Amino acid sequence: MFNHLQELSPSFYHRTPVGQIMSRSQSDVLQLQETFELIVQSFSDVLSLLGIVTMMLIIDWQLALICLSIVPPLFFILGYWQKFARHSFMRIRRAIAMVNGEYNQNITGVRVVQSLNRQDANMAHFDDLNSEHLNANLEASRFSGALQPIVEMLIGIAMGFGVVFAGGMMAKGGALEWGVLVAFALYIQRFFEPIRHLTMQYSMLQRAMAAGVRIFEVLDLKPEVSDDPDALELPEIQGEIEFEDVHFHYVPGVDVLHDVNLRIQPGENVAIVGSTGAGKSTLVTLIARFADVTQGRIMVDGHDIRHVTRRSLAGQMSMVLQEPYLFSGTVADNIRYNNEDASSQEVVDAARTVGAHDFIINLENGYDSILAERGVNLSVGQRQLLSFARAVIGNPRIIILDEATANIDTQTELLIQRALQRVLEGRTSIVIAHRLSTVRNADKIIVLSQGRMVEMGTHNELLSQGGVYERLYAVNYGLISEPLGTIESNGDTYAALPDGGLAATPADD
Ligand SMILES: Nc1ncnc2c1ncn2[C@@H]1O[C@H](COP(=O)(O)OP(=O)(O)OP(=O)(O)O)[C@@H](O)[C@H]1O
Repeated sequence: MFNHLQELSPSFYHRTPVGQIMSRSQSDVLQLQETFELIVQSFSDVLSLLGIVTMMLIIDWQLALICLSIVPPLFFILGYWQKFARHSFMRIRRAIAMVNGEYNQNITGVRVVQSLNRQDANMAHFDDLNSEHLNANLEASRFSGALQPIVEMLIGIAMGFGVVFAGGMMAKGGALEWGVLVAFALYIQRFFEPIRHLTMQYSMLQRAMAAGVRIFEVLDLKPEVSDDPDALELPEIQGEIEFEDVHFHYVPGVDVLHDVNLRIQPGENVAIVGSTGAGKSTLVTLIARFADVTQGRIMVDGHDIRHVTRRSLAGQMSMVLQEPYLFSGTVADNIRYNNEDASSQEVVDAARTVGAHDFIINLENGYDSILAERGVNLSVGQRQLLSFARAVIGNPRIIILDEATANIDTQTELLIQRALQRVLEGRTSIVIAHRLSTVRNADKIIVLSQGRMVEMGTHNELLSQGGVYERLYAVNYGLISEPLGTIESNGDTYAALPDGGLAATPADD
């Protein structure tokens, strides 16, 4: 399950809350585990049942058949019961997943919960989910509870009608010895013991099956991006990236990227700018093949990235996300995350390269300091420096970076700027740029607006064009307060939006 979850595409995680995934991985797996215990227990019950039936048939087959005539109705009732009970057991699994999902969400976001004073509202919602869980359990208990009396009733009929009445009549008529009848009564009591057990286990098995169904629902999911059967290993690359007529959508019919054509030379530093929702993150995640283009192709050093293995592609690029995720463990472990074989010296070198060494040695235990989950015991800037070190230790040819927009102090900003220059040096880099200096220093700036590349050039070229970039630049860096009217770009006129973006299509008038 863990292995499979690690392979699934980001889109699965976009639509499935973490708590619900955890619920399937833990609570459902635990429930399924009972199946295996049940199988072992059932084995001895089935064996004794077979032994007893054989003995009964040997002693008196006619009386044995009369007593066993309750078995077909028992199966019929179990089949009928199972239809309803299963629905009820599934309801429990879904309800507990909702409870776990809500629980996880509120604990992870506890700071926001407290700052927005949502505790009471959240508790009320959590109560509702718990009530649903309780009701689902009550319903399932009623089903399980109903089964036992039904079985007991059938046993009573077999004892009363089979042994006492039919057996008594046979003994009275001399067709059966009284001693055999007594032996039969004892066997039949032992015969029903495993039947009782098996029906109870059947009920538990049904619960476990409901959990099993949910586990296989996940295991059966195919990663949206998987290696082509003939995929090649990507040889060592120079770092050239080419987008050819690339279109992409998350939801069919709603293109997020339209007709992107772009060539990035090895070693080139490219900045992507554009208003929020323009498609910047989408564009860069396509290079790392988190999803496949819906039209066109992306080439790295002339290889269509769909025809090479994901591991060989990912092994030659690093991605630094806007909110770097650090893992619990030591500082060194986190830097080594991209290259577990890296020596201590290489870890220090990587940290020096990005300018993280100084703050690390000032931590209580230097490189052996333990980080909390997500690195929350470090400042945002420090976390980012560590994520840079983690990226460069693998010595990737391509580096993709989503610059943090978080408010960091000028000192840290300077530190990060310097680190950034060293990180990008000599590699092909694509930076979703928010900082002035990154944009200015880039070899090429790409302006995205509503999924279209509307401009491309250096800072000075784009400024002198007086188009979208100039406007965006002025708005983003406070040179003007509000864009107005329309903007000319590549011969088209676009309506300028209040957030600094542009309308998707050229304005008619
Ligand atoms: N998983 C998703 N499912 C559906 N639509 C998505 C998904 N992720 C992004 N989008 C949509 O795709 C468009 C582009 O999003 P993207 O994150 O690439 O923008 P962006 O330019 O990086 O924005 P920002 O600067 O705010 O991070 C947006 O309209 C967004 O709503």
